[in-house]
Amino acid sequence: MRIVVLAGGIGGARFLVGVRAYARQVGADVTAVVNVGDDLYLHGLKICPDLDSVMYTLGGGADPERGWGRAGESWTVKSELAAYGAEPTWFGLGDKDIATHLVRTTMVDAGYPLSAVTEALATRWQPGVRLLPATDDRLETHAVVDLDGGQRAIHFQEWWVRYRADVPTHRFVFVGADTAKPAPGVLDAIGSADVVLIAPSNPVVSIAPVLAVPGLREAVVDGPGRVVGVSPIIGGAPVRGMADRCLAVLGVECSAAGVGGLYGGRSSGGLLDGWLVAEEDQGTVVPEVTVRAVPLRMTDEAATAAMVRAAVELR
Ligand SMILES: O=c1nc2n(C[C@H](O)[C@H](O)[C@H](O)CO)c3cc(O)ccc3cc-2c(=O)[nH]1
Repeated sequence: MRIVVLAGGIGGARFLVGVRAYARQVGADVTAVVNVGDDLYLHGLKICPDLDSVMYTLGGGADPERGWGRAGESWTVKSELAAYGAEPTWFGLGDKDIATHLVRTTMVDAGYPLSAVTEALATRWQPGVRLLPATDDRLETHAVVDLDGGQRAIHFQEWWVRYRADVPTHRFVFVGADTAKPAPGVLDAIGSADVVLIAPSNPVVSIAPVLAVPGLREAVVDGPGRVVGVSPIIGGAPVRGMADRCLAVLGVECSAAGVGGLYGGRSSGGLLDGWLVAEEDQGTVVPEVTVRAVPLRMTDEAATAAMVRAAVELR
């Protein structure tokens, strides 16, 4: 069996731990297509938060409390940068994490595409799934906000980390999406998938930028695999993160039904054949989509693998 997972953020990383466990049980092959909209250049370094969250989490090196960055991290470079007054001070890079960004940036500057760099970094972490960026091209999520008396577009990380999504926001723009191409391997993986899982990631700023890569959404919708999404919203609240604030920008209700409706039914121009929701959301209806309610908390690997099994077997 071939499984493709569209993923981003910490929810995506934790879900993939369960996908990998399920895949080992049934002998499946897994490709994760990961959001790059959060990526940024800082202090001359190329930082890929979602690829790194997935890589570190699957590789056993992620900080379990923060969810991002490395376990056992130290912050010497961060405090040295602060001593120079180097901006921005609202985004911190740990010392161990910086080594990843140095290797990545050196390879990108030498001309390697992000997909090849990601594969090289993953040889250290052995994530057990194939990690692909959605695109090798620069695609950045920006938020159009009211700031300092005017309307401005700011990078997603500034919106998320600096302003904690608490600034009047009009819309999100995926800069570069028009001309981005799916990374090598992405369309082939989707085109031969038995099932495409949409991780319980933020639908607005993790999954939407993946689907914004021209040809990617079409490959999923027209592909051979069943498309099953897992709700990131339980009982009307995000499991973690700020999906509620992101959904509000789009005017979408923060509920399992709201997000299911945002993705839409595949037979009516949307994405989904199936939608897995939490037991708390039993009774959720998404037109023309098969909805099932199961325990949906990713408390440990076994619980997450059971969710994945339910998603794969959803008919
Ligand atoms: O809240 C924060 N999140 C930080 N994050 C997490 C990141 O902003 C978001 O959680 C993701 O982009 C959303 O998926 C980092 C992730 C990295 O890979 C590298 C550095 C950071 C730094 C911060 C930070 O200073 N504050």
